Amino acid sequence: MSRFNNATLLITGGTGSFGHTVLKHFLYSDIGEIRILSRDEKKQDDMRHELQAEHPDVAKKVKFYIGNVRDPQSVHDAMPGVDFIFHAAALKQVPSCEFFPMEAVYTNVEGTNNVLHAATEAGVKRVVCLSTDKAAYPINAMGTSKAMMEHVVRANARVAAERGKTVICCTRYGNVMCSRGSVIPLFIDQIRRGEPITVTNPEMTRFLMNLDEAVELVKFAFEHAEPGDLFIQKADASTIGTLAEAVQKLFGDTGTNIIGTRHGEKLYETLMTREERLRSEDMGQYFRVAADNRDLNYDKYFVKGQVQTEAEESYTSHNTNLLDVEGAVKKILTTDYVKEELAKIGKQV
Ligand SMILES: O=c1ccn([C@@H]2O[C@H](COP(=O)(O)OP(=O)(O)O[C@H]3O[C@H](CO)[C@H](O)[C@H](O)[C@H]3O)[C@@H](O)[C@H]2O)c(=O)[nH]1
Repeated sequence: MSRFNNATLLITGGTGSFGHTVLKHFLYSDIGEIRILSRDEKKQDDMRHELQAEHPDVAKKVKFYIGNVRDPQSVHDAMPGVDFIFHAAALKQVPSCEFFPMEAVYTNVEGTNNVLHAATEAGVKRVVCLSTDKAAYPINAMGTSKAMMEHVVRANARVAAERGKTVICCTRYGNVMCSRGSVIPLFIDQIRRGEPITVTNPEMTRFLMNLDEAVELVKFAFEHAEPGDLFIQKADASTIGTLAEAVQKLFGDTGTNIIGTRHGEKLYETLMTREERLRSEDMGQYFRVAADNRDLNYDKYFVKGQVQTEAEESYTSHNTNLLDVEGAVKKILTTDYVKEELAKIGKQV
C-alpha cells in the first residue's frame, strides 16, 4: 500500500502540461481522488471529455474546481479533505510577464502564499511547489516572481513545520520540451506552414527535459522531502541552433531567420546557484538543497574560522552535458508531442 492509498491529491494549474502529466501519472495509482483547481472552464471541460473517452474506468476519480490561486476563498473551498498538493499554477511566459509584471506577482507570489496558507490551515500532509531555472539569478519578471515564490515557500515551510503537520517543499526544473507555448511546437508549426523557423540566438543554451522525467522528481519529493527542501532536476542542455537543426532534421528544412534575443532572455540558464551548490547534496538524478533552518537570532550561533559562501561554479545550461544534433533528435523524440506530430505527416520513428 502506498502513501497515496485512498488519499486526495489537489493539483493547481492541473490543465497545464505539467499538472496534466502528474494527473495522468496518479490516475491509475491507488489514489482516491484527484482535484484540479484552475481558471479556464473550457480547458477543464476538454480535459473532462478526454478523461471520459480515454480513461473511462478511472475518470470519476478526477474532480474539477473552477478557481484562481489569486482568490483565497476559491483555494480555501478546494481544500477540505486534501492530503497532498502539487502546486503548478503559474504565469510562466517570459515575454508576457515582462509587460505585465504585477500579474506575475499576483499569481506566482501571492497565489502561492494563498495555497500554502490554506494548506497549512487545513493540515494538508505535503505540498510540492513547482519552480523554474529562471528563478536562479533572475533577470526577468517571470524568474523574479518565481524566485520570490521560492522565498515564500521556505517561509511557509518553516511556519508549517513548527505547527508540525504540513511539509512544504519546492522542485526546480529547466525547460519542459513541448510544453504549451514553447519553442519546439512553434518550430514545428512554422515548418508545417512552409515558413522559415525563427531562431532568437543560435548560441543560447537551455536545459531540456521531458515531462515523464520531471514527474519522477515530484514523486520523490512527495515521499522524502524535509520542510523547505529545494530539489533540482539534473538535465542535459542544447544550444538553440542545435535544437533548431534537430527539429529540421525530423520535420524538414524551410530555412531559418535569426530574430534576436527577446525581452528578458538570458544567454544561458542557471539551475543551481554557486551559493546553493555549496549546500547541496548530490542524489544522482537531482540535487537537494536543504533550507537554512536557523532563526533570526544569529547571535545564538558561533562559527569558527573562515566560512565558504560560494562554490566555484553554478550549475548551468552552458556547463552541463551539451547535446549534439543527434543527441537532441533523440531527446526530442522522447516526447509524445513530437512522435504524434511526426505520425501526422506519415513519418514513423
Ligand atoms: O521563436 C522563438 C522562440 C524561442 N526561441 C528560443 O528557444 C528557447 C526556448 O524558448 P521557450 O519560449 O520555449 O522557453 P523559455 O526558455 O523562454 O521559457 C520556458 O521555459 C522555462 C523554464 O526554463 C519556463 O518553464 C517558462 O515558463 C517557459 O516559457 C529560448 O532560448 C528562446 O530564445 C527561439 O529561438 N525562437
